[in-house]
Amino acid sequence: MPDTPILEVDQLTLRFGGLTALDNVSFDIKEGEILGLIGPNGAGKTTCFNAITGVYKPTSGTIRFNGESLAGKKRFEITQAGIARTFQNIRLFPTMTALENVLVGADAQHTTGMFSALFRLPKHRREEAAGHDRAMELLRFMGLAKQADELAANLSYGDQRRLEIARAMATQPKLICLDEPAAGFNPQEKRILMDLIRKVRDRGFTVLLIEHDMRLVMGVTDRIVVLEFGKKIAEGAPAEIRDNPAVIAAYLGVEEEDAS
Ligand SMILES: Nc1ncnc2c1ncn2[C@@H]1O[C@H](COP(=O)(O)OP(=O)(O)OP(=O)(O)O)[C@@H](O)[C@H]1O
Repeated sequence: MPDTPILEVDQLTLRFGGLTALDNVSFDIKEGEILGLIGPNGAGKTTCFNAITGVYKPTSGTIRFNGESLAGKKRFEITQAGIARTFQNIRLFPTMTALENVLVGADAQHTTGMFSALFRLPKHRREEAAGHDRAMELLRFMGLAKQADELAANLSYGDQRRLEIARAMATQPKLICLDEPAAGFNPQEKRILMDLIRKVRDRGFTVLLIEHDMRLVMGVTDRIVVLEFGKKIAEGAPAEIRDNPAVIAAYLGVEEEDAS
Protein backbone atom coordinates (compact mmCIF):
# COMPACT_ATOMS: atom_id res chain seq x y z
CA MET A 1 0.00 0.00 0.00
CA PRO A 2 1.58 3.31 -1.00
CA ASP A 3 2.06 5.80 1.82
CA THR A 4 0.82 8.85 -0.08
CA PRO A 5 -2.06 10.55 1.72
CA ILE A 6 -5.08 10.87 -0.52
CA LEU A 7 -6.88 13.06 2.02
CA GLU A 8 -5.24 15.42 4.50
CA VAL A 9 -7.38 17.00 7.19
CA ASP A 10 -5.32 19.72 8.81
CA GLN A 11 -6.36 21.56 11.99
CA LEU A 12 -10.01 21.40 11.04
CA THR A 13 -12.33 23.43 13.27
CA LEU A 14 -16.05 23.74 12.68
CA ARG A 15 -18.37 25.75 14.90
CA PHE A 16 -22.15 25.94 14.89
CA GLY A 17 -22.78 29.19 16.75
CA GLY A 18 -21.32 28.61 20.21
CA LEU A 19 -20.89 24.85 19.72
CA THR A 20 -17.51 23.59 18.54
CA ALA A 21 -18.37 20.40 16.67
CA LEU A 22 -14.78 19.89 15.46
CA ASP A 23 -11.86 21.32 17.36
CA ASN A 24 -8.51 21.45 15.57
CA VAL A 25 -8.76 17.93 14.15
CA SER A 26 -5.94 16.61 11.95
CA PHE A 27 -5.55 13.23 10.26
CA ASP A 28 -4.54 11.70 6.94
CA ILE A 29 -5.97 8.87 4.89
CA LYS A 30 -3.50 6.97 2.80
CA GLU A 31 -4.34 5.65 -0.63
CA GLY A 32 -5.88 2.18 -0.45
CA GLU A 33 -6.49 2.39 3.28
CA ILE A 34 -9.66 1.64 5.25
CA LEU A 35 -9.73 4.29 7.95
CA GLY A 36 -12.30 4.13 10.74
CA LEU A 37 -13.66 7.33 12.27
CA ILE A 38 -15.21 6.52 15.62
CA GLY A 39 -16.41 8.26 18.77
CA PRO A 40 -19.43 8.48 21.02
CA ASN A 41 -22.68 10.13 19.86
CA GLY A 42 -22.18 13.80 19.04
CA ALA A 43 -18.37 13.45 18.79
CA GLY A 44 -18.30 15.18 15.40
CA LYS A 45 -17.95 12.26 12.98
CA THR A 46 -20.76 13.20 10.59
CA THR A 47 -19.74 16.85 10.79
CA CYS A 48 -16.30 15.76 9.65
CA PHE A 49 -17.85 13.92 6.66
CA ASN A 50 -19.93 16.99 5.91
CA ALA A 51 -16.84 19.19 5.93
CA ILE A 52 -14.95 16.80 3.64
CA THR A 53 -17.84 16.56 1.16
CA GLY A 54 -18.49 20.31 1.08
CA VAL A 55 -21.81 20.35 2.97
CA TYR A 56 -20.28 22.54 5.71
CA LYS A 57 -17.59 25.15 5.31
CA PRO A 58 -14.81 24.79 7.89
CA THR A 59 -14.51 27.63 10.40
CA SER A 60 -10.75 27.15 10.04
CA GLY A 61 -8.27 24.56 8.89
CA THR A 62 -7.78 22.91 5.53
CA ILE A 63 -8.82 19.71 3.78
CA ARG A 64 -6.66 18.60 0.86
CA PHE A 65 -7.57 15.86 -1.56
CA ASN A 66 -4.79 14.53 -3.80
CA GLY A 67 -2.72 17.47 -2.61
CA GLU A 68 -5.30 20.08 -3.63
CA SER A 69 -7.29 22.19 -1.16
CA LEU A 70 -11.05 21.64 -1.22
CA ALA A 71 -11.71 25.15 0.11
CA GLY A 72 -14.46 26.90 -1.80
CA LYS A 73 -15.35 23.83 -3.87
CA LYS A 74 -19.04 23.05 -4.38
CA ARG A 75 -20.42 19.63 -3.49
CA PHE A 76 -20.62 18.47 -7.11
CA GLU A 77 -17.04 19.62 -7.70
CA ILE A 78 -15.93 17.52 -4.74
CA THR A 79 -17.84 14.53 -6.16
CA GLN A 80 -16.20 15.09 -9.53
CA ALA A 81 -12.80 15.38 -7.86
CA GLY A 82 -13.32 11.82 -6.61
CA ILE A 83 -15.01 11.80 -3.19
CA ALA A 84 -18.32 9.97 -2.72
CA ARG A 85 -20.37 9.27 0.37
CA THR A 86 -23.33 7.46 1.79
CA PHE A 87 -25.61 8.90 4.46
CA GLN A 88 -26.53 7.79 7.96
CA ASN A 89 -30.19 7.99 6.92
CA ILE A 90 -30.72 6.28 3.58
CA ARG A 91 -31.21 8.84 0.79
CA LEU A 92 -32.18 6.85 -2.29
CA PHE A 93 -34.72 7.92 -4.89
CA PRO A 94 -37.58 5.66 -3.71
CA THR A 95 -39.64 5.77 -6.92
CA MET A 96 -36.68 4.92 -9.15
CA THR A 97 -35.42 1.38 -9.68
CA ALA A 98 -32.23 0.10 -8.10
CA LEU A 99 -30.53 0.35 -11.50
CA GLU A 100 -31.74 3.93 -12.05
CA ASN A 101 -30.45 4.94 -8.63
CA VAL A 102 -26.99 3.70 -9.59
CA LEU A 103 -27.22 5.34 -13.02
CA VAL A 104 -27.86 8.69 -11.32
CA GLY A 105 -24.51 8.24 -9.59
CA ALA A 106 -22.84 7.31 -12.88
CA ASP A 107 -24.30 10.45 -14.52
CA ALA A 108 -22.12 12.61 -12.29
CA GLN A 109 -19.13 11.40 -14.36
CA HIS A 110 -20.54 12.08 -17.84
CA THR A 111 -18.25 14.27 -19.87
CA THR A 112 -20.76 15.09 -22.60
CA GLY A 113 -22.95 18.13 -21.98
CA MET A 114 -26.63 18.96 -22.22
CA PHE A 115 -26.39 19.49 -26.01
CA SER A 116 -25.10 15.96 -26.68
CA ALA A 117 -27.66 14.53 -24.29
CA LEU A 118 -30.59 16.36 -25.92
CA PHE A 119 -29.64 15.30 -29.42
CA ARG A 120 -28.47 11.85 -28.29
CA LEU A 121 -25.17 12.24 -30.09
CA PRO A 122 -23.09 9.05 -30.48
CA LYS A 123 -20.61 10.01 -27.78
CA HIS A 124 -23.44 10.50 -25.32
CA ARG A 125 -25.04 7.18 -26.31
CA ARG A 126 -21.71 5.41 -25.85
CA GLU A 127 -21.37 6.97 -22.41
CA GLU A 128 -24.91 5.90 -21.57
CA ALA A 129 -24.25 2.30 -22.61
CA ALA A 130 -20.99 2.19 -20.69
CA GLY A 131 -22.77 3.72 -17.65
CA HIS A 132 -25.46 1.06 -17.85
CA ASP A 133 -22.92 -1.78 -17.99
CA ARG A 134 -20.97 -0.30 -15.10
CA ALA A 135 -24.16 0.16 -13.04
CA MET A 136 -25.18 -3.47 -13.63
CA GLU A 137 -21.70 -4.64 -12.71
CA LEU A 138 -21.85 -2.62 -9.47
CA LEU A 139 -25.25 -4.09 -8.62
CA ARG A 140 -23.80 -7.58 -9.18
CA PHE A 141 -20.82 -6.69 -7.01
CA MET A 142 -23.13 -5.63 -4.19
CA GLY A 143 -25.29 -8.77 -4.62
CA LEU A 144 -28.21 -6.76 -6.04
CA ALA A 145 -28.33 -7.87 -9.69
CA LYS A 146 -31.70 -9.59 -9.26
CA GLN A 147 -33.19 -6.44 -7.76
CA ALA A 148 -32.04 -4.16 -10.62
CA ASP A 149 -35.58 -3.42 -11.81
CA GLU A 150 -37.20 -3.21 -8.37
CA LEU A 151 -38.19 0.22 -7.09
CA ALA A 152 -35.75 1.29 -4.38
CA ALA A 153 -38.70 1.76 -1.99
CA ASN A 154 -39.58 -1.94 -2.32
CA LEU A 155 -36.11 -3.23 -1.47
CA SER A 156 -35.37 -4.68 1.95
CA TYR A 157 -33.60 -2.37 4.39
CA GLY A 158 -30.29 -4.20 3.92
CA ASP A 159 -30.54 -4.04 0.14
CA GLN A 160 -31.26 -0.30 0.33
CA ARG A 161 -28.10 0.20 2.40
CA ARG A 162 -26.05 -1.82 -0.12
CA LEU A 163 -27.64 0.09 -2.99
CA GLU A 164 -26.46 3.35 -1.40
CA ILE A 165 -22.90 2.05 -1.52
CA ALA A 166 -23.30 0.94 -5.16
CA ARG A 167 -24.61 4.40 -6.04
CA ALA A 168 -21.67 6.08 -4.33
CA MET A 169 -19.24 3.78 -6.18
CA ALA A 170 -20.91 4.65 -9.49
CA THR A 171 -19.43 8.14 -9.37
CA GLN A 172 -16.05 6.38 -9.72
CA PRO A 173 -14.59 8.01 -6.65
CA LYS A 174 -11.10 7.49 -5.30
CA LEU A 175 -12.32 7.97 -1.74
CA ILE A 176 -15.62 6.57 -0.53
CA CYS A 177 -17.02 7.76 2.80
CA LEU A 178 -19.49 5.39 4.46
CA ASP A 179 -21.60 6.86 7.28
CA GLU A 180 -22.74 4.00 9.53
CA PRO A 181 -23.36 1.52 6.72
CA ALA A 182 -24.19 -1.27 9.22
CA ALA A 183 -26.80 0.70 11.19
CA GLY A 184 -29.75 -1.60 11.85
CA PHE A 185 -27.96 -4.73 10.57
CA ASN A 186 -28.00 -8.07 12.35
CA PRO A 187 -24.66 -9.85 13.06
CA GLN A 188 -24.88 -11.96 9.88
CA GLU A 189 -25.54 -8.89 7.70
CA LYS A 190 -22.65 -7.12 9.44
CA ARG A 191 -20.27 -9.95 8.58
CA ILE A 192 -21.33 -9.79 4.93
CA LEU A 193 -20.87 -6.01 4.97
CA MET A 194 -17.36 -6.33 6.43
CA ASP A 195 -16.41 -8.62 3.54
CA LEU A 196 -17.95 -6.17 1.09
CA ILE A 197 -16.03 -3.22 2.52
CA ARG A 198 -12.80 -5.17 2.13
CA LYS A 199 -13.75 -5.99 -1.46
CA VAL A 200 -14.52 -2.32 -2.11
CA ARG A 201 -10.99 -1.51 -1.01
CA ASP A 202 -9.57 -4.37 -3.07
CA ARG A 203 -11.16 -2.75 -6.13
CA GLY A 204 -8.88 0.23 -5.55
CA PHE A 205 -11.08 2.52 -3.49
CA THR A 206 -9.88 4.22 -0.33
CA VAL A 207 -12.50 3.94 2.41
CA LEU A 208 -13.38 6.28 5.27
CA LEU A 209 -15.81 4.53 7.59
CA ILE A 210 -17.95 5.91 10.40
CA GLU A 211 -19.28 3.00 12.40
CA HIS A 212 -20.57 2.47 15.91
CA ASP A 213 -20.14 -1.28 15.96
CA MET A 214 -16.74 -1.84 17.55
CA ARG A 215 -16.37 -5.41 16.33
CA LEU A 216 -16.96 -4.31 12.74
CA VAL A 217 -14.62 -1.33 12.99
CA MET A 218 -11.87 -3.35 14.66
CA GLY A 219 -12.28 -6.18 12.15
CA VAL A 220 -12.21 -4.22 8.92
CA THR A 221 -10.09 -1.07 9.34
CA ASP A 222 -6.34 -0.59 8.94
CA ARG A 223 -6.29 2.44 11.20
CA ILE A 224 -8.73 4.28 13.43
CA VAL A 225 -9.17 7.93 14.41
CA VAL A 226 -11.16 8.54 17.58
CA LEU A 227 -13.10 11.74 18.23
CA GLU A 228 -14.67 12.85 21.49
CA PHE A 229 -16.47 16.17 21.92
CA GLY A 230 -15.00 17.35 18.61
CA LYS A 231 -11.39 16.61 19.53
CA LYS A 232 -9.18 13.82 18.26
CA ILE A 233 -8.29 11.76 21.31
CA ALA A 234 -6.50 8.84 19.66
CA GLU A 235 -5.24 7.47 16.36
CA GLY A 236 -3.67 4.10 15.57
CA ALA A 237 -4.07 0.49 14.56
CA PRO A 238 -7.22 -1.27 15.82
CA ALA A 239 -5.30 -3.20 18.50
CA GLU A 240 -3.76 0.04 19.86
CA ILE A 241 -7.14 1.76 19.91
CA ARG A 242 -8.78 -1.15 21.70
CA ASP A 243 -6.27 -0.84 24.57
CA ASN A 244 -6.11 2.96 24.67
CA PRO A 245 -7.26 4.19 28.13
CA ALA A 246 -8.68 7.48 26.74
CA VAL A 247 -10.77 5.55 24.21
CA ILE A 248 -11.98 3.08 26.81
CA ALA A 249 -12.97 5.99 29.07
CA ALA A 250 -14.80 7.73 26.20
CA TYR A 251 -16.77 4.58 25.49
CA LEU A 252 -17.32 3.49 29.07
CA GLY A 253 -20.90 2.38 29.47
CA VAL A 254 -21.72 2.23 25.76
CA GLU A 255 -19.16 -0.34 24.64
CA GLU A 256 -21.22 -3.39 25.63
CA GLU A 257 -24.30 -2.13 23.84
CA ASP A 258 -22.45 -1.17 20.64
CA ALA A 259 -20.44 -4.39 20.46
CA SER A 260 -23.57 -6.52 20.15
N1 LIG B 1 -26.23 21.58 11.49
C1 LIG B 1 -25.94 21.64 12.79
N2 LIG B 1 -26.27 22.71 13.55
C2 LIG B 1 -25.96 22.77 14.85
N3 LIG B 1 -25.32 21.80 15.53
C3 LIG B 1 -24.97 20.71 14.83
C4 LIG B 1 -25.25 20.56 13.43
N4 LIG B 1 -24.78 19.35 13.01
C5 LIG B 1 -24.23 18.78 14.08
N5 LIG B 1 -24.34 19.58 15.18
C6 LIG B 1 -23.82 19.31 16.52
O1 LIG B 1 -22.43 19.04 16.38
C7 LIG B 1 -22.04 18.01 17.27
C8 LIG B 1 -21.43 16.87 16.47
O2 LIG B 1 -22.47 16.22 15.75
P1 LIG B 1 -22.20 15.04 14.71
O3 LIG B 1 -23.51 14.68 14.09
O4 LIG B 1 -21.07 15.40 13.82
O5 LIG B 1 -21.73 13.87 15.70
P2 LIG B 1 -21.53 12.34 15.38
O6 LIG B 1 -20.23 11.96 16.00
O7 LIG B 1 -21.72 12.07 13.94
O8 LIG B 1 -22.72 11.70 16.23
P3 LIG B 1 -23.64 10.40 15.97
O9 LIG B 1 -22.77 9.23 16.26
O10 LIG B 1 -24.73 10.58 16.97
O11 LIG B 1 -24.10 10.47 14.55
C9 LIG B 1 -23.29 17.60 18.04
O12 LIG B 1 -23.29 18.29 19.28
C10 LIG B 1 -24.41 18.06 17.15
O13 LIG B 1 -25.57 18.35 17.90
